Amino acid sequence: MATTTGVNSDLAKERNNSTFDVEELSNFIYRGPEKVKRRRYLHNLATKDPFFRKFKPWAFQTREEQYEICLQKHLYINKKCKELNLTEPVDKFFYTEAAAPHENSPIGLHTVMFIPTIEKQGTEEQKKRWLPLAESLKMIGTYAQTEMGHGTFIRGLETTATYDPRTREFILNSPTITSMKYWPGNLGKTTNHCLVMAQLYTQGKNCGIHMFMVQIRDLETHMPLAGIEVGDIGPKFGYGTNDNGFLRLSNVRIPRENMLMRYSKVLEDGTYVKPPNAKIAYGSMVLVRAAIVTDAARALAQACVISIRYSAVRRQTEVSPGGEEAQIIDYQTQQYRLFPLLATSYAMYFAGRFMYDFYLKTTAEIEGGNLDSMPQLHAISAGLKAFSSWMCSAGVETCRLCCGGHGYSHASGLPKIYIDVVPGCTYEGENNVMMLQVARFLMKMYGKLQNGEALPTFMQYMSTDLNKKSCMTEEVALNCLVMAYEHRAARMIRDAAASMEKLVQSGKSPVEAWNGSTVMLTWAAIAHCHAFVTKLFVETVVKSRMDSKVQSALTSLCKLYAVHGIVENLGGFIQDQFFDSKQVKILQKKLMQLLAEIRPNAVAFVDAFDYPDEVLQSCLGRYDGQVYQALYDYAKSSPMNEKEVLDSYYKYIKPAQNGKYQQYSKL
Ligand SMILES: CCCCCCCC/C=C\CCCCCCCCCCCCC/C=C/C(=O)SCCNC(=O)CCNC(=O)[C@H](O)C(C)(C)COP(=O)(O)OP(=O)(O)OC[C@H]1O[C@@H](n2cnc3c(N)ncnc32)[C@H](O)[C@@H]1OP(=O)(O)O
Ligand SMILES: Cc1cc2nc3c(=O)[nH]c(=O)nc-3n(C[C@H](O)[C@H](O)[C@H](O)COP(=O)(O)OP(=O)(O)OC[C@H]3O[C@@H](n4cnc5c(N)ncnc54)[C@H](O)[C@@H]3O)c2cc1C
Repeated sequence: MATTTGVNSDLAKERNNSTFDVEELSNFIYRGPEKVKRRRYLHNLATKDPFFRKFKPWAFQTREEQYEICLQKHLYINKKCKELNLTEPVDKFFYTEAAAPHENSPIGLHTVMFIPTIEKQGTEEQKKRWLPLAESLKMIGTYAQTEMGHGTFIRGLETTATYDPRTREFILNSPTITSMKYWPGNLGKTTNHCLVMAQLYTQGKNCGIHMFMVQIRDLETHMPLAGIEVGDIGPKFGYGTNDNGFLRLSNVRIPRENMLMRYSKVLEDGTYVKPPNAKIAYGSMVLVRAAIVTDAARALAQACVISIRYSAVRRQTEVSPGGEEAQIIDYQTQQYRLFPLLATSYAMYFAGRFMYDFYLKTTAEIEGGNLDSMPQLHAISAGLKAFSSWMCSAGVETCRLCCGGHGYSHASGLPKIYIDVVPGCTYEGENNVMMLQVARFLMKMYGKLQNGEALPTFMQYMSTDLNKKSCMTEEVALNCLVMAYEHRAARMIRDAAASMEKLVQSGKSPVEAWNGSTVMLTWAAIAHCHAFVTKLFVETVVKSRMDSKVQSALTSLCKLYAVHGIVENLGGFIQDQFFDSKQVKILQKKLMQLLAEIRPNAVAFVDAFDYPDEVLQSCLGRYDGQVYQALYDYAKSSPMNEKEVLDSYYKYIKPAQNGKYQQYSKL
């Protein structure tokens, strides 16, 4: 029988049975005890602040309330960050995730893209002019790139910015319905400025897409300015807190100085000066792609906390007649669905950590004038963004399904996490399109390999001998697992290249050959990302210094990640007999062993993520496991239960019971 106070006894037992100290693992995840302390301090500041607790729960809010409440929270967060002098992005991230969990900010684009774009693409003079205004929220901006007709193919954007040398102004226009900006976050009702991506025309020539600062609303009245039509695009799958917007521009004139001119320029007479690399203007997308990796990992980690704690508490079905009902976490099928996701959440955390460091290092080089690593940064950020958002979105949904009926309720907290993470598959570059960008990079690398040129370290696996067979033995060594992933990726890259070559030889143009091979190219890109993430996980557990018990447990989890990925994608690993059937059996057996090995540590693994209940906002994922009382309280708090008898009873049910349907004929 479940108790209704204190920590649920099953959960308490789980915690006693783990083989390692949870605190040690938290220290490892968050890079040391000091950082764990800091994170807790920031979480506490938010969760203990009565301001954030004064609102009704998100799921009970109307769309308009979602927007308004979230806006209040984020403006307050902004104020508090200033008061508390939280300037580091990591500090702001932790404070915010606890203050407004999975509630997408109505000023988020201002922080995540508008300010960074000014910082990275603006001249010193532009930064001096705009950043103080943006910091004080006098200017609230967004990143307006996507149009109704074009999101992916940005060279195809239709918005025009035509330079008029007589007045030294640009004239902005949305010439067609499809050219209307559509989707930018915060655009509909919140922002008074936006960075508009538009086709630049000067001296009668099209110079490609560039960024322009456009004021769209009056700074006092907030009314749209002349030539501006702007509004909210309406309800979406999620993101109700966010006023994604539309924008139509009709002969809007802005001064020449409003084009972001750090790299490209239009001189007073209209002469165009090219940037050192045209893709440097895509830098803000790269920044957010890099951030999405950590964001996706966080979503899956939280979903795992909820579903694994709940699985330890939930009992269902007598295993033997008349016996005690089993904890659902003891069902092998439940373990098979959840533990690989637990492993994936760790893999993605480490990938996010890597991505963040790599982004900072590479952008510092770019800022210093060395653009050599831009293609690598683009390929890695596009690949990890797509791979992580796919894996984590699908994983969150599986976690939800693993919670049975209660997973379908907002009380579980899982739907909110899902609708927050899943647009990551679409925004900042639709995932299939991003994978094709990775494939393009891989094909270039393949060409280099064929020409005997040097490859960057992370691509050197491509030179592996594809006739070699796996070294896998009963021990299932980590290095053999990494080799398997690299072998599969190398073979798929070669196969995709061969497919294109064959099509070209049959008379197709290179473009036709590319289009005829995009499925194989995507397979290759996914296999490459899978290998990259697996290797990173293995290197993290093998090479990092950590407590020995933590290392042993984490090694099992890492092995599970790798073995499960092979078993689930077996075709790609046995296509060229890399594994023989004996080795496949070894892997399948190992997978079951690993599930059993991880079982005693499952709760400890999720506890180590150290998410307070206030952040999880889940009746099922509570630290104390008192899920049933919490569900009951949640149901009772539903606004539907405020009245015992609803007005609709008198208006509709009662008349229907009496055979009266006149109220419908009035419509
Ligand atoms: C362990 C835990 C640690 C915890 C620590 C926590 C710390 C965390 C701290 C901070 C984290 C913060 C987390 C915050 C979370 C925030 C996440 C959520 C934010 C939500 C907000 C999202 C809002 C959404 C906004 C948007 O969607 S904006 C619009 C985005 N649009 C797109 O992405 C469009 C996609 N399309 C394109 O990018 C391009 O059209 C294209 C597909 C790349 C093609 O471009 P095109 O110019 O046509 O290319 P080509 O001419 O064909 O040339 C190809 C050529 O160019 C190269 N290329 C392309 N892009 C780039 C690039 N970006 N950089 C470099 N090079 C590039 C490409 O490689 C080709 O090169 P080659 O010719 O050489 O082959
Ligand atoms: C919640 C949310 C917030 C957003 N915020 C912003 C924002 O702040 N600012 C902004 O500018 N934009 C924003 N966007 C827009 C977003 O960036 C685009 O939706 C995204 O880039 C995808 O473009 P699209 O919608 O045109 O899709 P499409 O390109 O039309 O994609 C539709 C399908 O076509 C396929 N496809 C397209 N091109 C190719 C190709 N070359 N090869 C193979 N397949 C292809 C795709 O894979 C996809 O399956 C947001 C979107 C969402 C959902």
